[in-house]
Amino acid sequence: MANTNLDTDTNIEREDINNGGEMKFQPLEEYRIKELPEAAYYIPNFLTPAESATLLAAIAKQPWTTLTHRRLQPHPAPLTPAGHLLTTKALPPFLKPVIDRLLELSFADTVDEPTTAGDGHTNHPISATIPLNDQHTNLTTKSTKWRGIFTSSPHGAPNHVLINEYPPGTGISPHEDGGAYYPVVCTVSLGSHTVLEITPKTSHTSSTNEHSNVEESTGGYRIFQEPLSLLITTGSLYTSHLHGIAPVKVDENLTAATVVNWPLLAEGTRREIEGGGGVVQRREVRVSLTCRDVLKVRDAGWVFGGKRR
Ligand SMILES: O=C(O)CCC(=O)C(=O)O
Ligand SMILES: [Fe+2]
Repeated sequence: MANTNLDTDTNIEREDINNGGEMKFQPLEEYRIKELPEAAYYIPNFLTPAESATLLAAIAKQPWTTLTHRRLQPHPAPLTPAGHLLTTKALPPFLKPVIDRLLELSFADTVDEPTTAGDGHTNHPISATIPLNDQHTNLTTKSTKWRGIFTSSPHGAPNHVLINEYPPGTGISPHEDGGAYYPVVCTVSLGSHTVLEITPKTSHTSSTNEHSNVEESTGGYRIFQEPLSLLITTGSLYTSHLHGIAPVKVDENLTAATVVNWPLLAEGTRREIEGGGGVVQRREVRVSLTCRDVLKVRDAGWVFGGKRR
C-alpha cells in the first residue's frame, strides 16, 4: 500500500496539547529529538488543518520568486548577500498567528533557589519550619522558570520568514544556513510531508577550491516532517552539519530505525508509514515556512534616496 496519503491525517494527538480550546503545548523538552547531537525539537500538529488552509490561501496571494525547480517568498524582504535584512518593515499580518504560536512554546527550566538570601534573611516559607541552627546548611528549593525559544534572541521573536514551495520530486541540495541568523530555526510544514536529511560535514580545506571544503560523510540523520508539524533546530546543528531534501517523489525505507523523530510522529502517521512498508509518496506540494531572527537589521530608506514603499 504505497499510496499512503498523509495529507489527510487526523489530529490524533491534538487532545494531548489542546487544553480547553486554547492551544497548550507541553514543555519543549518533551519534543526533543533525542538521537540528534544538538538540541532539536519536533512538534506534530503544531497547526490545525483550518489554520493551514488559511495560511496557504494567504501565501497563494503573495508574489513568488521563481527558482529553477521551486518558488520562494522571503518575508518581509530577501536578505542581502552579507545576510542583512535591509528593512524594518514588519512581517505581513497573515504570518502573525504562526509567530504568536512559536512564542507560546517554552522550556520549563528547573532552577535551584536558595532558601536563604545573601543577607542571611530567609526568603522562602520553608525556612520557617527549619530550626534556626540548621539554617547555615545550603538549602535550595526547585522552581520552574518558563523560557521561550526566542527569549534570548536579539529581537525576541522571528523577524524573517522564508517560504519555500516544493512540488513532488523537488528538494533543496545539502547546504548550511550561514551566520545571518540567531541559531534557532523553526520550520513549519504545510501540504505534503517531507524528509529532511542532516549530514555531518568534515572540514577539509582544499587550497585549490575554497568552495569545496565540505566533504559529506555517510553517517546522517533523517527527520520526517508531517504536514502541520514544526521542526526546531538549535545551536550548531545547521552549521556543523549540512541539511537538504532529496528531489524525489517517493520516500523509502522509513522506519523507527531510520527516522530519528519516529517516536514523536503522530501515531496515525507511524501506522500509515508501517502500513505502506516504509514507503510514502509525496503527492502534494509542500510549503515550508522557515522562521528565524536575522541578527542584523537596518532601515534601507536612505539607500534608496529616502523613497520607501
Ligand atoms: O524547506 C525546508 O524545510 C528547508 C529550507 C531550508 O533549509 C532553507 O531555506 O534554508
Ligand atoms: Fe537551510
